[in-house]
Amino acid sequence: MTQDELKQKVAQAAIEYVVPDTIIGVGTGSTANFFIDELAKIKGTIEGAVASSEATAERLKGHGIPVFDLNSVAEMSVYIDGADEADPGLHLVKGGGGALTREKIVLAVAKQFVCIADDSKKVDVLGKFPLPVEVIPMSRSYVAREIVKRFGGEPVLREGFVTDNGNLILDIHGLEIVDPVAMETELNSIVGVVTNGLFAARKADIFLCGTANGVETITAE
Ligand SMILES: O=C[C@H](O)[C@H](O)[C@H](O)COP(=O)(O)O
Repeated sequence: MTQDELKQKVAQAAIEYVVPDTIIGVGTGSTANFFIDELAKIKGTIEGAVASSEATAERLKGHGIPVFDLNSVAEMSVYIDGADEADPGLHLVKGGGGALTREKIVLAVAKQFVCIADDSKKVDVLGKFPLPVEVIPMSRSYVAREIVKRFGGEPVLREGFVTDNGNLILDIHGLEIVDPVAMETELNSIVGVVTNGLFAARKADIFLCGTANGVETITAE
């Protein structure tokens, strides 16, 4: 099976977690796009969705799915999104597409987090995928120096990329993230950091992992 076929399988499996008559949170990226296309088939059963990026909002609207402003939504039943890496505790690295901050905000309002990804995203220890950090533009050099001082690794500016919030991304290469919760907290304490791509303090509740043998439903170890 191709990677896209695996993504489609997990997107289909995620439909089971969509709670009828509620508003749901929708992530960003190629796997989330497959999910949006599946969601379109049952759009009449939900009230609507909150999008974690402009791209996702456009795709949802393109399918005629009502998109709500998060400020008018107090509660979401579920947040469904992909990931760049998932460890056995279901801590994630996200933000390969640069949507990490809005993803984290939308997730914060949702009751349950269902992560969907193909099995190439499963790792024992996070950090092989460069960890994205969204920074206020004027702080980028300072934040990069602080990262090297505190954690090592090599922060690299994502060239030519601006987030939906008008900020920049530093991708930290060469980290071995043994304590994801501690690193998430400490990175966020650096002045100028908006947020980082570790979803550890709030992690996935369920990981629907696409494998050649079917969709595996994983809960945290
Ligand atoms: O900013 C992007 C998101 O965090 C995505 O969920 C993540 O990069 C995974 O994307 P994909 O499903 O395209 O591999």
